[in-house]
Amino acid sequence: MSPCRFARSCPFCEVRSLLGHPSRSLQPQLQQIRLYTQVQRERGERHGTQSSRPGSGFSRPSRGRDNPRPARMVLSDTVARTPPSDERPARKKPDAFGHLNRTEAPRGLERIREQRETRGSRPATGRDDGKRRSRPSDPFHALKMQSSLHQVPQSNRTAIKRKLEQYDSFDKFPLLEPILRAVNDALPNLEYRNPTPAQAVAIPALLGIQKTTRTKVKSKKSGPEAFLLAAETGSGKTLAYLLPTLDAIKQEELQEKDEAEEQARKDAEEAETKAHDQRTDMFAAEEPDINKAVDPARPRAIILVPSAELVAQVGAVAKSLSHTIKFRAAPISAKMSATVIRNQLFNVNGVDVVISTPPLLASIAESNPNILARVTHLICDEADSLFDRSFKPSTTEIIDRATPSLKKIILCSATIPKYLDKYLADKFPDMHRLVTPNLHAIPRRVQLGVVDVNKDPYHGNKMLACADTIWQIGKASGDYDPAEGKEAVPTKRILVFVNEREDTEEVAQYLMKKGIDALAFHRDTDPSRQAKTLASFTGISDEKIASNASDAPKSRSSEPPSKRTLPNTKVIVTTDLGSRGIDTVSVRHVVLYDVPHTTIDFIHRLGRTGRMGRRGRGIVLLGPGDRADVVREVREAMFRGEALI
Ligand SMILES: Nc1ncnc2c1ncn2[C@@H]1O[C@H](COP(=O)(O)OP(=O)(O)OP(=O)(O)O)[C@@H](O)[C@H]1O
Repeated sequence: MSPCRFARSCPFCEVRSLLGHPSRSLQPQLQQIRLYTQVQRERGERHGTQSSRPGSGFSRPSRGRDNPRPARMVLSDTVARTPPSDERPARKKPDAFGHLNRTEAPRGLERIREQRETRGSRPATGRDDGKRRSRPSDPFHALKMQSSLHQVPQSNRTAIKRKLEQYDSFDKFPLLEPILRAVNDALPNLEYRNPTPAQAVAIPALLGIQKTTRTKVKSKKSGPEAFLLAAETGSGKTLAYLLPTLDAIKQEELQEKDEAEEQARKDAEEAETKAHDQRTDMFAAEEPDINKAVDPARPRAIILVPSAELVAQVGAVAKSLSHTIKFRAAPISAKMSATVIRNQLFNVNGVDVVISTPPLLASIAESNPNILARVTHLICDEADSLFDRSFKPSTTEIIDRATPSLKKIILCSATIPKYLDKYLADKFPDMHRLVTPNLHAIPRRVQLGVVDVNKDPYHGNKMLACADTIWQIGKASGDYDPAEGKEAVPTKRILVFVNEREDTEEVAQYLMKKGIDALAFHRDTDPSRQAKTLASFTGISDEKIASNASDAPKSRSSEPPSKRTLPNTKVIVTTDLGSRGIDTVSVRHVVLYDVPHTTIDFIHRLGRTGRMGRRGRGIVLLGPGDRADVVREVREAMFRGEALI
């Protein structure tokens, strides 16, 4: 027998040793143990409670009346059985000092914290160090500080989505036949020509064939019917307001023609009955021949836009439609000479649609009030800009002057700031609101990357980070674009946005030093150079692009040309001026040199890429002092396809 490790203290060894070496003095005790074991066995047999472990030598005592005395030591027969999972371990008694020196939070505490946060109470500490991640139910923590956009309820967006499904082709709109034909002229080289959500929402409402969401307050004011078209960037708003407006102009013309014919027939009948009266005939001969359709400087529609570049862009769309629809469009801007403006407005053949910036048209209307006397449709494109501090006086002046003849006023914008919403609710309480389901959301096909300028190799040098980012884009091979069914254009066009106008020149000069073909685009840029560069960003005409290609950076910079130049890449460094409305279809990359001040700027700047189903990429340069939390929230919202606030 091997010696037990408990040696003398082990009770079994003690018993064995007693049995092995019986001594006289221990005989009575041994006899007692033997007797006790025997009695227990007999009792067990009598009550049918055999030991659970046969041969173990130990029996379970019965708890019956015959044996009220419990056994002193009983082994468990369930030691090997694992407890079922739902069996809870016994609770430890709370200890007065039990909460001290813990390294993990108790399970219950986590649950309580979650419940408190859902109820909206402050966190336990009452502090927020800026690193706390926001909860999924409240994704905009940093953006809440500068929340500037009007919120559209999700239920409204879902309801609109359902309505849009019925307009899957332009033929479904009750537009005049020449207008339907002209759509093809306005959208050349495009296989996909179905109405966009903005067009499906706006065209039926502007034609008066579909009910719209009106502001709840019903005013007693009489005046023009007001519409607000709010749709995301690059969603075809220009055609959405132009097609119904031109349709109304043509309908009016047809009506006037019918009325004129009717009048002429009546006059002829009258003249016949009074043929004997020589004097009547004489007066008739003296009456001047008035053609109402030809009315110089008295347009039927006015389109207001915030910049000369947009005047040219919208003017080009209107001209492309005019060949088939037969109407006269006059785009005028301060960049044109006085003679050109006069020729456009006072054309002997008349004018139907004038496209202008508000300050220019307001100044013309001051000296020629009649110019607004016949206007039935007034459109304010980029309405949030036209009602901001700089344009508001001239915009409202034009609206006031045109109101007597106005039938419809249409305001368009990709962003509805809170101040505009409030102003419109006061000024046009009965306004129809035409909103697309994805308003204020940056499409998922636009990705947003972040370059941390504080890290290696830039060490806080934003200009270097910008140049390096552009070089990387320029050198990368073209991506496959599913919208075009081919590789993206080999010449890459990149827009760089800065917050301050002064920075445009500085950044452009630096990029040129680094061998990048860059141009600063602001109000004072040389117009001819500006127009050429912009044409290559907006137009798709190969000739235009080729002519721009010959515009080497050598002609743009006074700096000595860099030995190392980046081929096939063009860059425009601009401010908000370049972010409003300009249809930069061929732009795949937008660099946000500065973090935009508001979500409105984020939407417009990133809206220059990924237009009309194309893919795009935005890159934010995050420098010292920039709001990383704001960028993170915008990025997360873009990933989820959610509207910004
Ligand atoms: N139904 C359509 N199908 C295909 N392309 C279209 C359609 N309608 C418009 N487009 C094209 O989409 C591009 C963007 O149009 P537009 O400039 O009107 O957008 P927008 O909504 O005014 O943008 P922003 O808000 O940036 O001013 C244009 O190049 C236009 O030719």
